[in-house]
Amino acid sequence: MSNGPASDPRWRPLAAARPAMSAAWWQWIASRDSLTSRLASAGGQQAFRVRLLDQRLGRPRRDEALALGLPLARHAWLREVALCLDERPWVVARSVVPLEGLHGQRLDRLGERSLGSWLFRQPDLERGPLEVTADPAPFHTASGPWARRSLFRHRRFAVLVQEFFLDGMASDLRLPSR
Ligand SMILES: C=C(O[C@@H]1C=C(C(=O)O)C=C[C@H]1O)C(=O)O
Repeated sequence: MSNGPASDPRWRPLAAARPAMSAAWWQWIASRDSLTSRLASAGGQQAFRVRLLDQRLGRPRRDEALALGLPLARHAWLREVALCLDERPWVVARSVVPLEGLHGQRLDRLGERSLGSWLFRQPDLERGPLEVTADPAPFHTASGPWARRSLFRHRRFAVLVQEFFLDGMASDLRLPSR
């Protein structure tokens, strides 16, 4: 028998995590602009790439459904990517989109283009508060110090974006362990 699904991360408001967070990590975790462009510039000469890990319709985890106000069995559009610098994963991200707001948006065609670069082009984009966890990504084996999530809205379109920052990024950028 397998171990079953990994347990849901325990999310806390950003401010609650601040005392345990170094100033260097705070710069990354508390930023509200596009992570895609921050990573690309932090990587300098290294090539930034979105590696598509999985994209499908499926059931969100319980913590995701609660954050989106979705009934627990309701399917949503799920997308998992690794944000890589020179093929090294720095962040793994999972996005959950309720189907109600999806029509008209051809997100299945995004492929390895960043969801963030599309999102941040929307003039009426709203971003909810950031929440943070030190728990591991339930959908990936790589470990890291921190993860965050927030809800983006653009008209009827909503997406819960969860970003798990990995140890590889910490060592490449010589960031503190937490
Ligand atoms: C929300 C952003 O988009 C990033 C790109 C993603 C993707 O392509 O699936 C997913 C999450 C984010 O890390 C961002 O750049 O800030």
